[in-house]
Amino acid sequence: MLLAIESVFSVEEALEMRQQLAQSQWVDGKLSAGSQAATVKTNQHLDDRTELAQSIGSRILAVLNAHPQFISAALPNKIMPAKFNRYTEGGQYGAHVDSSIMSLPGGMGQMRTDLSATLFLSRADDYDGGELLVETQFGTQEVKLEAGDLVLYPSTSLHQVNPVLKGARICSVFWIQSLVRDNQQREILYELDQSVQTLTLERGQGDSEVSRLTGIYHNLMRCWATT
Ligand SMILES: O=C(O)CCC(=O)C(=O)O
Ligand SMILES: [Fe+2]
Repeated sequence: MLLAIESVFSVEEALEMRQQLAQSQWVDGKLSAGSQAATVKTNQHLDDRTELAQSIGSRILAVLNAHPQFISAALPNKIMPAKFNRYTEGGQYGAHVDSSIMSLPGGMGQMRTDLSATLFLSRADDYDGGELLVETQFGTQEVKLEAGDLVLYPSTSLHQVNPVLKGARICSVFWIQSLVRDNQQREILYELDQSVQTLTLERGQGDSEVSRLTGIYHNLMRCWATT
């Protein structure tokens, strides 16, 4: 499932973060890529250890950890602190699959990447090109979202960022190890949870069918989740 979540931040909030990031020290993106990805990457990234990267990264993760749709879709167990990419004229990221295992900073161990996410921090009409292309079972999906919107897709997907022809594309990227590793099982849980949420609003929490479906959701989670 490729899922766009709109307005995780307002356009104004996203542009404020973009503005702060624009003034920081950007370095060659090849330094953060695995050996295969390094051959296809011509973007820049922000040194994760800077105070600004850490404070904006924490702000993003705090909002996501309290975002019902993100939680429902990703079922996060571990989240890699946000990284920041900048693509200026000619910058691109050729076709690659993200590394399967990543090291968490500060000696916090390793994580498996189940989901990849891009949070757009530039306005869509601030740059030409720069579409994120994700190969899915239904063909290649092209994603170019407004500042503050987020896209979530399986880390198993081959993906690329088209060359930016004009302007600058700044975004935050991060990875999630999900409680439910299997993409199909996670999608079923997401669909069920969305229905339960809608029915709860219509019928109230005390409704017996809502209670039964909520029970089914949790029992499926018990079957499929690993912590
Ligand atoms: O810039 C993006 O939207 C995706 C970047 C990406 O694929 C990566 O950093 O691995
Ligand atoms: Fe990637």
